Amino acid sequence: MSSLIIQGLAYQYNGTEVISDLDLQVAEDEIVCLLGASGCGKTTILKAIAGLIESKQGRISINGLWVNNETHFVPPEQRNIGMMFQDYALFPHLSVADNIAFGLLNSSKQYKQQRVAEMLELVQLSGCAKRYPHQLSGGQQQRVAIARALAYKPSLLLLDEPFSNIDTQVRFELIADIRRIIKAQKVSAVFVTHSKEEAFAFSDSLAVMHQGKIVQQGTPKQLFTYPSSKVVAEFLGTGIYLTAKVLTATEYQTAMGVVHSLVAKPQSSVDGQIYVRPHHILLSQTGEGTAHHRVTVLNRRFVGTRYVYRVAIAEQEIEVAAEYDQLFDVNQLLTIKIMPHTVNFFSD
Ligand SMILES: Nc1ncnc2c1ncn2[C@@H]1O[C@H](COP(=O)(O)OP(=O)(O)OP(=O)(O)O)[C@@H](O)[C@H]1O
Repeated sequence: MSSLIIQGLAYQYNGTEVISDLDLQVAEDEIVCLLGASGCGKTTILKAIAGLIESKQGRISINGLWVNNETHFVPPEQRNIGMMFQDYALFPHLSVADNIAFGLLNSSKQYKQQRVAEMLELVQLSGCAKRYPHQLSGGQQQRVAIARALAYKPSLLLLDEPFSNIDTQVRFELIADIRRIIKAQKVSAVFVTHSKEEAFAFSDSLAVMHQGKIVQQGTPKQLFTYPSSKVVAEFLGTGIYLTAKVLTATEYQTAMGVVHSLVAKPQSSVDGQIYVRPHHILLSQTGEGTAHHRVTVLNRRFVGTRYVYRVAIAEQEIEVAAEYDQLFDVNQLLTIKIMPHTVNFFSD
């Protein structure tokens, strides 16, 4: 059974549609990430799932029960949903233990104590029960927030950019930790971010949003390797477009010669563009190849582990990264090669 089903959801703010005809499914124990640019409607979807807004179009089911459809609207407090937001949202005047116990209002004192101890152990903060939020680091506060959200065993967890206020140094450690905690509790989750790095690290499945719709859903690797549109290809990583003509199911004619695809894909159209990621492009000074493969270095940038070269080829300027130990000069003539890879072709 799916933990969450959204079918044909639409939502307007003051007559302006921000979500339209949106479908989403989250399987049991699955973490799905809604990924998309600022303003595309991610938080609005979380609000609709939580019941903070009521949609008049479409339906939402949580654990097999319709919570928002043509005839039904279940209020937020009856949806059994845990939430975690970017600004921690802990109660400053309550201790860590009392923050975690907050959602257990109707439980016995003994159960509360037992559950708080379990949660503190799970988030590795057993020694901090009596501290107050201001006595914790940002990462520790987020651990308390997840403990509080999970303490009353929610059917579904909603996370809205929970890592954006965390220092980049410790962010990915915290992401791995919170993922482990959620998986240990076997709870399904919807996670919202505009960072693809966070999405890759945290989720089982990605749903890329654009202009109020989900344009593609799949595992991070599926979406990265087989983006169904330019929007998804660009959102998941940098690259360059090359004008291309389809020759066969595995060969594409470009200004840099024939590019070979490792996966055969018959195309319905002949003219279009291929999207090439930097790690599929090789620069060298071998001087091999025809004119198609010669480029001139326009400038060079050091980016820490690599150099990025801006090169000119066939009236196009592109950026290509090269390993640290390969140093080329401005105006140097180089050979460029696009390595065989799974080619993404988009027709005109
Ligand atoms: N209460 C509101 N009244 C009117 N418009 C709103 C309201 N809340 C959000 N919007 C608009 O709806 C659109 C979607 O907003 P939403 O907050 O869902 O986007 P988001 O993808 O979560 O953005 P971000 O990544 O910046 O948080 C935006 O254009 C926003 O300006």
